[in-house]
Parts: sequence; C-alpha cells; structure tokens
Amino acid sequence: MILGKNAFFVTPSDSLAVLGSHLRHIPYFRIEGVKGFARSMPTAGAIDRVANAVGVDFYEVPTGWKYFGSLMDASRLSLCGEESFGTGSDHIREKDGIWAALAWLQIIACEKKSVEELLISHWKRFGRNFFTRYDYENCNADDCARMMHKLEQTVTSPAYVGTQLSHKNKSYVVKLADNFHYEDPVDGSIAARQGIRLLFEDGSRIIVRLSGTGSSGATVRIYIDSYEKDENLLLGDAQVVLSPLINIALDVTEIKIHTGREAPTVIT
Ligand SMILES: O=P(O)(O)OC[C@H]1O[C@H](O)[C@H](O)[C@@H](O)[C@@H]1O
Repeated sequence: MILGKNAFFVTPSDSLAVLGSHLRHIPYFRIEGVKGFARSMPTAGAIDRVANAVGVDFYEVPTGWKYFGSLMDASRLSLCGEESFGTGSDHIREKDGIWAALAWLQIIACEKKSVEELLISHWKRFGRNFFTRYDYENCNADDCARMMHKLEQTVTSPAYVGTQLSHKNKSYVVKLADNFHYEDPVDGSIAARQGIRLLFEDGSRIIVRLSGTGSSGATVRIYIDSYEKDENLLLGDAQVVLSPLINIALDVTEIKIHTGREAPTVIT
C-alpha cells in the first residue's frame, strides 16, 4: 500500500497506473523494454488509459495471480496489479510489495515530486478513477447464487445496452454488460463467468462477483469504479464522488433484498 505525507492514500489501481506511466525511470525497463501491462478485471481502469497513451499491450484478466504468470512466462508482461493491492513485475512470478515500494521511491526521486503531487499530475493528464469495494461476507450461498443469476439475466438482455441508470443528479449510460469471459492468449484456456461487468459510456464501471477465497458461505464483492475527467472534480472527496454509482450498484444488484444485509461487512 502506498501512502503519501499526511496519510495521502493511493488506491492500488492508481498506484499501478502511476508506475506504468513512469517506468522509464527504472533501469530494468530501460534495458529490458516494456512488454505489456495487465490488471485483474475488477481493478479500476486507470492503467488502461496509460497503456493506450504509451502504446503498450494491455490485458484484462480474471482475479487470480496465475493469469499474470501465464503472460509473464510468454514474455508478454512487464507490470501487473490488482485492486486487492498485489503489484508486480516479471522479475518474479508473484506479487512483490517491496519491489513496488522501491519502484515508487525511484519515481519520486527522479520526478522530485511528492506522492500527492504525482497523483495530481496523473489525474490531470488521464482523469481519475475513484474506486471502492464493498464486501458482504458469510452470506447464504443459495441467496447469492440467485442474486447473481437474476443480475446476469437482467443486464445481459440485449435491450439493456443504452439503459440510463441515475441517482440524484448523476446518470450513467450502459455501454456493455456481460459475465466476464477470458481466453488466455498464451495457451487458449478459457475462464468463463468471472464476474458481472456493467461498463458505462463515460468509462465508469460496476463489477459484481463472488469471492473464490471466502471460508464459509458466500462473499459478494461489489467494485465501484467511477471515472471523472472534469478538472474541477478531480480533487473531490472520494466518498462523495462515488456515492451515486454506489447507490446505483446497490439498486441494480438488489443486494439488500437478496442477502438481507443492510450494509457491507467491509468497505475498502
Ligand atoms: O476476491 P477473491 O476471489 O476472494 O480473491 C482475492 C485474492 O485471492 C488471491 O490472493 C489471489 O492471488 C488474488 O489475485 C486475489 O485478489
């Protein structure tokens, strides 16, 4: 986890994106070159914009480090990360927090900027992905399966594309909605039904999936990725900016009805 002065919090998605746009400062990449970037599907889309701007291959993979490993083995990946804070490069086939902290220090030294200044410059250039994750732990597995089934049926009906979802004065138009399906570009293996994605026209996203690591019952994870490129809103309070999309996500999933939970167990 990267924290600047006065506990300035950097989301894992932003950390990945800032690393991606400054790899030229790290000697390893000057020698080896930059092969590709990847993030897990629920991770906010900040790195996508960097990949596009610098012309590097980009991969969106299901949750689980093994998907990055496959790309690394094939020399397709230089930098990867997940919303759950794992970050790494291809020097080792695992998450490496020490490497990530050292990479940040190298960038801070070269740019002569604080963590906060680096983030503000980044948001001004690329826009900002405000992000939060709601976890509902130890829910009834059958109720959650029903919720996921109903949500998938609703959002994957062809008429759903173009739907406008609103809360108070903010509206989002559905650009694409699916249950994420991944075909590994190296070995062709398929990972189907990896989580429901609602992608909006402005680049914002709602992701809903069941955890694969919960120990009892089912854990529902709802990921909110609210993209903002209006300069006046870049420094807004994250909880205020995220509030409309959070409310939309709670409505669309009907999570309170299905799980009986008034609030998540954990908010990250
Ligand atoms: O969201 P879950 O299915 O519980 O998975 C949470 C985490 O599990 C493992 O640690 C994986 O290596 C991570 O990639 C993943 O983020």
